[in-house]
Amino acid sequence: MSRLKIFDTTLRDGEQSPGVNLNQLEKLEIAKQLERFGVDRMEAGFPASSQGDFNAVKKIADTIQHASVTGLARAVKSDIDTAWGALKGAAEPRLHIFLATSPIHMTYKLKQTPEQVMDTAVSMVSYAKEKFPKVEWSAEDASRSDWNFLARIIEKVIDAGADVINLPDTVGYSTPQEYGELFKFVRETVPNIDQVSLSCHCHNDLGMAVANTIAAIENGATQVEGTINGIGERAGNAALEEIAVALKIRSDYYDYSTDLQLEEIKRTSDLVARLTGMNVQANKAVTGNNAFAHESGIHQDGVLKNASTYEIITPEMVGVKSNSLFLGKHSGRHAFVDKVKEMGIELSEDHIKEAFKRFKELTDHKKEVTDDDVFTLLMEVQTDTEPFNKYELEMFQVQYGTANIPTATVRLKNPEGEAVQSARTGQGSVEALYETLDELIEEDVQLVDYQLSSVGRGKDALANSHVQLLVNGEKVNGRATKQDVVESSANAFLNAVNRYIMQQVTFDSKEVVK
Ligand SMILES: CC(=O)SCCNC(=O)CCNC(=O)[C@H](O)C(C)(C)COP(=O)(O)OP(=O)(O)OC[C@H]1O[C@@H](n2cnc3c(N)ncnc32)[C@H](O)[C@@H]1OP(=O)(O)O
Ligand SMILES: CC(C)C(=O)C(=O)O
Ligand SMILES: [Mn+2]
Repeated sequence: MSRLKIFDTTLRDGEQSPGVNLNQLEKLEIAKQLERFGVDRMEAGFPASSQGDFNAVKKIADTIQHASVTGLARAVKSDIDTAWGALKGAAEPRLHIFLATSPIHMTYKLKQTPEQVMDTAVSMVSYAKEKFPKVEWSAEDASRSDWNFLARIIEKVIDAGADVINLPDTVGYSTPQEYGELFKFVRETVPNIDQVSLSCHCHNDLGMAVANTIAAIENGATQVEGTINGIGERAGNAALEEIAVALKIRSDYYDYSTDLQLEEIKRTSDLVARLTGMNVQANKAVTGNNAFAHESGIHQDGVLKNASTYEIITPEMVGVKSNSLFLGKHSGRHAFVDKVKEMGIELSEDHIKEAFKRFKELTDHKKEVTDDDVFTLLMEVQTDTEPFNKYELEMFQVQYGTANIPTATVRLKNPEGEAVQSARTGQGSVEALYETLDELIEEDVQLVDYQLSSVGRGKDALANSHVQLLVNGEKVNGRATKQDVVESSANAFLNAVNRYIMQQVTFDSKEVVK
């Protein structure tokens, strides 16, 4: 049985999903869960793209011990130097350099001849190898490249020191047979190909990312790239959990193994969905809510007689708990801690203590506490209990109705410990409140996104607010759950600003992106 290496790029290509922006804390939470999931390599970001990404990659590189942490770089020296600054502390630092090889990309985007591209690829890989023990080189848009040119450039890049060659189907254009043939061709044509790992990286524009990945594996790929829940640029990347389960369930047909812990799938998928805000569609394979639900009578009859009639994957295999504990007024600390673990979140003893206290307060208002409630509560606790100087809401009042202009009055304690107060108007209650908060907060704040949802039903329902802000040019998310819509909105806004301040205090690296 051949062992495949798993390269997760949720934190880089996954984060390129439109609308997704993870801050440093969120990236670190996901990285720790990816380590538990058992990925061999994780791409933590693109260090040269922003100071925030540099800091996040550095923190992940310094923390993760059981996976090789990598970062992306263009084939330019400054990107490589910056990536080294972020990655040099990793247990096994790795660099991922890409350069496009297709006629379309070389002509219109890079404006370079194939020979120039070849020279750049070779010189940048050998430059990277002066610092990094492991270097992966990607022929961006490989699937639309000339195969003979690909074979020539790959041979030279291997001679320059590359350890992994990746052949991405960058725009999701390939079909399984064609992509498989490309791998077969490269294996048979490039004389030194056996010196390196051969990697596949598929996008889902035509819905074939997982099928293409399997075709590559069958034709000589030894490393598989993908993301959790298949998130990523445009229609996304190949979903790693789908590939892993397909290889396992069809082990009668495929002879490949991975080190992935399949029972961590559900937890990893939920964490990524919650932190990115990209919900998993109900009918998605492996991780969708309906993946194990049987609706029609004939199917239910079959499953009752013998589950294997209609069930090829058991929920337990991917970590879906059939006996998840109901959390409510009468739940104790053990059940609560079990839920926190189930969510893949690591909290200190002090955080757990505070979270449990808040959970109990919540049960006074709400009969059933959902996973989303617990998640929001944990995120709030993480920020509120950290010992850094933050903004605290001391009092607010909003007056609005059909006959007057909505006006908010807010008093905050600022990070210097002073009470500051102001009043502003707006088109609606939340706008008036946010205008006032903006006035009181010293940082430069812009609202990017605001979402309000109700959690629970009827009188019991709580207001769950999720805001995305640009604080001093960096995107941060904030969440809050309160019974009142306006109070919840105010708290989510402050939660985002405080998360920004917290990451400046706890994460900021002295080294900067050049
Ligand atoms: C297929 C993929 O997923 S590739 C990864 C894509 N991810 C991202 O782009 C996210 C992060 N990107 C960023 O933050 C920015 O694009 C940056 C910081 C990297 C660069 O920003 P800018 O300097 O403003 O350049 P911009 O993005 O507008 O243009 C890209 C430039 O890089 C060049 N370039 C593109 N790919 C490469 C490469 N692999 N190697 C070298 N240069 C490249 C382009 O030709 C263009 O150069 P030009 O300015 O001489 O025309
Ligand atoms: C950076 C490269 C590997 C990429 O994401 C792609 O080509 O899709
Ligand atoms: Mn990609």
